[in-house]
Amino acid sequence: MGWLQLKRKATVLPLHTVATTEENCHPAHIECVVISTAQTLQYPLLPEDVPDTELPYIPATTVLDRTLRNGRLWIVVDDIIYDCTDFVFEHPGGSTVIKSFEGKDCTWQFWRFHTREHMRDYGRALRVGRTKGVKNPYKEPPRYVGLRKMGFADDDW
Ligand code: HEM
Repeated sequence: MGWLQLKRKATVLPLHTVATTEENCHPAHIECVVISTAQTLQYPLLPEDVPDTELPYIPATTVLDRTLRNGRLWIVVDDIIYDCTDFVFEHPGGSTVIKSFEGKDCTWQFWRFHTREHMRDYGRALRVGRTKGVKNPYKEPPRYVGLRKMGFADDDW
């Protein structure tokens, strides 16, 4: 699993404030959120009862661009953007793995290590928006195929 050995040094700024301006908003996306200058972020970032489908749409170009997202550490799972800027320091799986997916999709990797309950209890409060077209840098390896099904396990072990 090449992505687990990733040694790329992430340049994550430990920003606790954001300075988003109207210019950062893509005019094609009317739902684009504007956060007022130097606002301290509080978790949950958006009310947890807002369904994923009603989260503000943030274009992939914003997710990919570090400046447009104000240096925030965003990752994408199932087309939902999670702000891990602060959470990364508390992540039980360590900070390196999250930093290595900054501005990227990591859906299949995420679901290899977490359950829906993990997402509900820890991830939901980190949601900042929904997006489309953010790429996962690694192709998902084929999943385990039962040996029995393939006819390689004739004996009864
Ligand atoms: C929304 C972002 C994330 C949240 C809320 C989150 C949450 C968690 C939680 C709650 C645990 C502890 C699980 C347990 O106690 O059983 C955990 C462990 C872990 N996470 Fe994450 N995680 C996030 C992102 C990621 C990403 C992007 C990766 C890698 C692709 C990752 C890899 C891991 C690993 C390797 C562990 C340790 C698993 C183990 O010890 O068995 N996490 N995470």
